[in-house]
Amino acid sequence: MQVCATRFRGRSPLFRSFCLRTFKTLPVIDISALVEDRQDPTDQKHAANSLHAACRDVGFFYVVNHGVPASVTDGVLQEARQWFSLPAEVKQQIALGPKSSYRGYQQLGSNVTRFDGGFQRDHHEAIDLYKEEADREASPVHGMNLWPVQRPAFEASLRQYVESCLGVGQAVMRGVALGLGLPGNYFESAEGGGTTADSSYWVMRAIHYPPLSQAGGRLGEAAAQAVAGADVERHVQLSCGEHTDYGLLTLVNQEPHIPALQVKNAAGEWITAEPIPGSFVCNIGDMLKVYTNGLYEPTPHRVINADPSRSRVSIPFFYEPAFEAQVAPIPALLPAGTVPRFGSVCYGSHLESKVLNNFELEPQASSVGEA
Ligand SMILES: O=C(O)CCC(=O)C(=O)O
Ligand SMILES: [Fe+2]
Repeated sequence: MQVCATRFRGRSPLFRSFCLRTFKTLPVIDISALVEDRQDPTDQKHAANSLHAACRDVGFFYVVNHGVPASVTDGVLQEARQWFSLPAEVKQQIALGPKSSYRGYQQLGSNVTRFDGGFQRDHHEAIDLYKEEADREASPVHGMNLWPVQRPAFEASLRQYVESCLGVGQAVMRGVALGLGLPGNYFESAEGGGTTADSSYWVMRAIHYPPLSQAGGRLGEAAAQAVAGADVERHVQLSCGEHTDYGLLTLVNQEPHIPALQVKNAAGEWITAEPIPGSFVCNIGDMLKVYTNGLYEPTPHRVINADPSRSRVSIPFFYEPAFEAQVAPIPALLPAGTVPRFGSVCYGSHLESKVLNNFELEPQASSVGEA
């Protein structure tokens, strides 16, 4: 601790952030003390301090001892794998589009990653689901989900998974609040945005990543360099292109057999988030950047399934603020006299602007498009 304090004395926050964000591994954090709010405050503070360091210095971390049984996390991945093996015309019965409020199934290549001057189609297929709220004013994303009813067991396991993830999200956010020196229920209070397991406008994606390799099982040259950890041109097709997430907190449940998720450090090196059985890989999104006035930064990440013989399934769950939450820098975190770097953002408007940009749903003419 002393070493760090000396090393950064008199240096700018930017210098500090650069030095610390050259991580080579992702921290693993035991959150058992946060899962039950009645746990020992010393243990809670320990977990909270680890979360604070991870959010500030990495933006990514694993959580373990989160209380969700393996039968739930493994079961939903197995069900997803079964569903994605159904014939295309069956999967299209729940096709996503403007009429379905961007909820439902998107076939391979419909999801895109945009960059200056164009976009690239991501090499995955997915089902997108959101919190369902019947009595809402119109919005492009409000509506009811297209659940994968063709396999009732999948729908049931997804619904159970949502309930479990809402609990984990709430526990982690309790730790994030404590780690910032705020009351544990800060983000649940009206002042902190009112994000509870009931009000969170959660988002969930069940994603199937077929092998990225071309005919003969070989990856393109640039994609192969990316697998080895290189930064590549944005037009190179990946399983999911480089991006950051939009909300508070993402929890990724990934299959154990393929290391595919990569996280970028401040030196431009890509660090693989190796699957750790029994863990969620967590990362922070834009809303925590605003709340902390930039102290926490969402970290860029991407996915590459380089295995020529096997596909990969993951189910990211996004624990988000309430749709109407107005998110702004938290006054108690601003040193006296500091001007906030960000104004107030409506989470729902931010989400809509991102979702409406995520798809190119018409048939594919070529793999690289013009924006
Ligand atoms: O599949 C993964 O491991 C991560 C997916 C992801 O980053 C996302 O959906 O935002
Ligand atoms: Fe992501």
